[in-house]
Amino acid sequence: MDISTSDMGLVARVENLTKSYGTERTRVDALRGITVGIRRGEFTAIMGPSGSGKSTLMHIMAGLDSPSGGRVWLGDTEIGGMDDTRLTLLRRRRVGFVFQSFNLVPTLDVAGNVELPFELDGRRPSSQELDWIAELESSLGLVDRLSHRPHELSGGQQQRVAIARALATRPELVFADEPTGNLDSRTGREVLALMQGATRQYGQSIAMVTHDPVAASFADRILFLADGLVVEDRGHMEAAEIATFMLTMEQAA
Ligand SMILES: Nc1ncnc2c1ncn2[C@@H]1O[C@H](COP(=O)(O)OP(=O)(O)OP(=O)(O)O)[C@@H](O)[C@H]1O
Repeated sequence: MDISTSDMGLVARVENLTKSYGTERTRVDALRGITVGIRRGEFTAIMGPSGSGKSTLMHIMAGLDSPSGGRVWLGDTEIGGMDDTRLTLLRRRRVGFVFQSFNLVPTLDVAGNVELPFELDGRRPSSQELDWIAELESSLGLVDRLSHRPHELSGGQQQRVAIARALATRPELVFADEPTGNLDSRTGREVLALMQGATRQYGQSIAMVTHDPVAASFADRILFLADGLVVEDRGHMEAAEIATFMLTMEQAA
């Protein structure tokens, strides 16, 4: 019998996960048998050289791409073989996303963007959920921008809206893909501190793909990928230590 993912304190898990692209002659093995769990209530960074499989791993864990082999769970739900309709529903209800390019809806104001996940789910937020949204908007410094459109906001403000939107439904897991890639370093640090705060204050589980040692230094745990495998699983590290480690990995490759 399988041990349930939540019994292990995990919010997501992959087992012997493989992913190959292309046909026999052009085949690329992006993931070559990964077994790893994302722990509940932690901010986990996924790092590794370009092409090591970070985005592929994140996309499969988030139900955006399908595995070639192995098993994938979100919470206690096995999602590896799910059809697109069920995956779409699951993503909508149980996962949040923060992307490098913010991905806000340009025609909606800030309040409309934050409430979009409810709209997409065909319902209005409950009064409890509205209280939560108001708390998020306040702690993310968005209260005096609620009727602004994305183009009227700075990059940092847009990313804060995306974070509020990702947290609004209290998803089991938030996936962040290079969330500070389009921000200057000071604004990037502010955004990372807010994400770290969501984990510390609200117990939000976050998995973040990044190249940036400074971004990864905000995480509680760092998974290092190389050539489609997890090669190191570390706790918190300082940025300089991460940068040195990455350099050693690249030299070894
Ligand atoms: N749709 C695709 N078709 C073919 N090959 C792909 C596809 N997506 C990814 N790959 C290949 O799979 C490997 C892993 O790619 P992936 O994007 O997961 O790496 P990454 O670590 O996220 O890289 P980066 O840091 O550059 O974004 C790479 O060799 C890449 O070229």
